[in-house]
Amino acid sequence: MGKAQIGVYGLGTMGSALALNMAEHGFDVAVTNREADWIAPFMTEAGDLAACLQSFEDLQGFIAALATPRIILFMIPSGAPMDEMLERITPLLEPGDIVIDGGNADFHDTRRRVGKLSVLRLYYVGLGVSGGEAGARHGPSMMMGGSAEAWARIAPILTAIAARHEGSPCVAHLGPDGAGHFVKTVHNGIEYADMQVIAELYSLMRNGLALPPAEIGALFEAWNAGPLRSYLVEITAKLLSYADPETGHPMIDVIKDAAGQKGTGRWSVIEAQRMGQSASMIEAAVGARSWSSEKDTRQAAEAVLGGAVGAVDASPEVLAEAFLAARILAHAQGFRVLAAASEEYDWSLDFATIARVWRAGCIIRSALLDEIAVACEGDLPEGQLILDPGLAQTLARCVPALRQVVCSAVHGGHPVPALSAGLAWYDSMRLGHGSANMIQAQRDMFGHHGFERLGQAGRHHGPWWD
Ligand SMILES: NC(=O)C1=CN([C@@H]2O[C@H](COP(=O)(O)OP(=O)(O)OC[C@H]3O[C@@H](n4cnc5c(N)ncnc54)[C@H](OP(=O)(O)O)[C@@H]3O)[C@@H](O)[C@H]2O)C=CC1
Ligand SMILES: O=C(CO)[C@H](O)[C@H](O)COP(=O)(O)O
Repeated sequence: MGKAQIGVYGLGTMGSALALNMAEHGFDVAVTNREADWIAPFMTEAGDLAACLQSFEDLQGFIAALATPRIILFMIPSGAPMDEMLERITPLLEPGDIVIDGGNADFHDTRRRVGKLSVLRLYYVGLGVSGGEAGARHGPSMMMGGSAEAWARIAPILTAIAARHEGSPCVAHLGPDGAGHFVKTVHNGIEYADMQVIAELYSLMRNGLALPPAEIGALFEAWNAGPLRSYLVEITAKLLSYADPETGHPMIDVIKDAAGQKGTGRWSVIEAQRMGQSASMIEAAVGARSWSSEKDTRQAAEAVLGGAVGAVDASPEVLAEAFLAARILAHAQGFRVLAAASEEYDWSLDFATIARVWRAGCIIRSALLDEIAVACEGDLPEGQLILDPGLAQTLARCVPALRQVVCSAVHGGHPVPALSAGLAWYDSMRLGHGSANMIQAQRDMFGHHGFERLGQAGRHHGPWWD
């Protein structure tokens, strides 16, 4: 075998699946891993594809096996491990080589690393990869941030291995430096919000309508055949059909109600706030995961405060409409954050391209993204999806259901942080005149901060200062 066209460093869940995907598409791939023990089992698992794979236990051998200028994809944790690997690998590289970070990286790190490597005339690419193990193996959605030169060189490989939506590859060059990792971060933020909405609807059906898991699963399955079609709805329907092999109980009932989180949801919220935005549904989802992890406190509080919940007055049809409204609002908040970042970092993000890249391969793929891709082709002031006539019409139809579900849930004592945050945002945004005049009056009265007057230029103070 000659020199490899690409090297993959990191043979964990994602790296091994991507390496096999590349080999399956006929690329010669060199692979290596920090712990050498993983390499032989990986080569065995590769079967016939091993013919396209060269494995190395040492970094020097791995680098020497690559055709120059080199392309190296890292699939490892993106914080300190990535910085450590860059320290080790850059002395072995030559100008023109490309280092791709395919992990879930903080885009600030990506921007810093692009600058650092450019001094050495190396290209650094921040590549958002979504789709989990199955996506990586058979077609992920990929969001590339970096230079046009680097994109031109890696595009043939990424395009070949990407998921396809009606024939179109779900990969694109979205902008310079951290743009790809930022878009992936917001993707995950929307993922958090959609998952939280699903969890809230599940809980309302379970505890407010007294439906058993299998029936709820059947409803999700039916929803997956209509406008709510999505990967997350599909897997929710599936997982609800499983029983625990140990106890025979529904599998969902033996899983501890304490959610993990690795950071991308939190980063979405932090970045939104830094830019003066509030993606309140993502915030609600991140917060709900944090509250969920306080299981001991919740159990103690239930004994003190009482944990009874009432019946919910909402049919499955109403819940489905509420879900669609909430899903649109979560995406609208995510796209607004993307628009703010595009402006802040001068990325010129193309929202239609982003929506198209998310239509297949990634965790948030859904029927709604088809509609959003079309909406983004039109005129969307500040990336506000709620101003798209088609989506606004769907919201007008479905928000009454969301209102009914939130009211009934609140009345019955059911926590619905994401659904209620979405509704509050919708209600705030549809009012041309809100309540912030009161905030401004208070700020001026206690701190002489001044305010703008309706219809008059300049800064004003209230008569309380006369
Ligand atoms: N799992 C998923 O669904 C997705 C994950 N990602 C991202 O992809 C990246 C990899 O994730 P995933 O494959 O799931 O993780 P795994 O835990 O399965 O694999 C981690 C890999 O990183 C290597 N690694 C860990 N620490 C270091 C280090 N300090 N130096 C060098 N190598 C190291 C591991 O090597 P060793 O075997 O020696 O421990 C292993 O190869 C992460 O950034 C993750 O956020 C992105 C999209 C989806
Ligand atoms: O990037 C992903 C999917 O798009 C990963 O699955 C990610 O790890 C999920 O985030 P978390 O572990 O915080 O729930």
